[in-house]
Amino acid sequence: SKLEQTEPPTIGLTKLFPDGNFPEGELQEYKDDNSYRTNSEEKRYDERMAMEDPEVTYNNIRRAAEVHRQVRKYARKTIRPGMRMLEIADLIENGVRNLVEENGLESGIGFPTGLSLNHCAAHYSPNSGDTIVLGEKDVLKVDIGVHVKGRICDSAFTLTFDPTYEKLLEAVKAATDTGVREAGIDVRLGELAGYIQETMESYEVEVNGKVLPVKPIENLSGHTIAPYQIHGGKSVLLVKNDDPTKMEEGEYFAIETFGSTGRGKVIEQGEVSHYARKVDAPHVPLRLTSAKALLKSINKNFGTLPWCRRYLERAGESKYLLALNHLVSQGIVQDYPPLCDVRGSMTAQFEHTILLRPTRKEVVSRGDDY
Ligand SMILES: COc1ccc(Cn2nnc3c2[C@](C)(O)CC[C@@H]3OC(=O)NC(C)C)cc1
Ligand SMILES: [Co+2]
Repeated sequence: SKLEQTEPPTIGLTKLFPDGNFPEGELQEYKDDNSYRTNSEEKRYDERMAMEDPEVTYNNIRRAAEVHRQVRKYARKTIRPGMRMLEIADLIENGVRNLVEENGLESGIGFPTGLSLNHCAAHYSPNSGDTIVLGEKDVLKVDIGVHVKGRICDSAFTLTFDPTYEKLLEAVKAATDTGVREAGIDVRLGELAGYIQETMESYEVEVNGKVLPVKPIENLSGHTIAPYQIHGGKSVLLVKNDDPTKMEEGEYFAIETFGSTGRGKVIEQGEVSHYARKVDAPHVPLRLTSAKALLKSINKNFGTLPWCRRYLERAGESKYLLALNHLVSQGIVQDYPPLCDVRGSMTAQFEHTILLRPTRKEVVSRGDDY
């Protein structure tokens, strides 16, 4: 008999997929004709075979994506107004840890569970002691990361419990799907941003009798994803620009768009929860013994993966704030404060991870929900 996932989800996916093959995501043809790619295709074939076998890598991120789909399915039906943000974070993180069969740096949570509310668009996750309760009228961005061998599946959706902002969510979902559809090998990032902006700005939302234009958030972006690095260096902005940088074969992209009824611009605001050790952290001699010990713990538990204060505590750290702030001031750890538009505005997010495979695009995080 076929083993079925429990509810809440607890069964590791290697048990549900005993043959070790995980389902492919949605396949999309590249828009341009592939003719000119055939000869260069041959050249690339040799390069490709020299690299790590892509099928192995694809299978790792497909396993992460299946974990993502099963956890978010349970989250979408369970998250309700009246729940504390800490409760929601635990619900999601317990699900991810169980299904991905968390194992050191081999597999686990890809980055802190984003639960940004209302005018805040990104980089908020509850710290211990957080008393915020989800409200009926809130607009909640759920950004979940799952990794297998450092291959991070980064996908996000927005939840509401009241119809007021339905058009905002529709605008952002459509803009993200435009971004996914228009992405491709040799597509220029500045051009892709223009397509995303065009879709986003074709929507408006009526709030209390007032018609508001949906604005793309100009200083947020999608990004390349590299092994154990959530931001691989390329950014897909959400407003047209003249960045000639091209998307390249073999790259993994988080295509995420953010819409807002406010200024369409976020600033850093509120208590920090998100951190990550810099990939190129300087080797500065640390005078503070507690900072030396904390850095050791960070390297052991997270490497260059993003983490949050709760994950430090779960790893056994306490009274770490002074040492942590020292690591930040020394440029070894980067802090990522919550990114918020103006109070009273509402923001929404939808995000998929796509693989630019040699002959087709794979929307690896696609599900029947979004
Ligand atoms: C420390 O934990 C994290 C978790 C995820 C990310 C991934 N990311 N990298 N940049 C961004 C993101 C988010 C979280 O997707 C939200 C949008 C944000 O865009 C942005 O700032 N763009 C400017 C460079 C123009 C980064 C750190
Ligand atoms: Co994300």
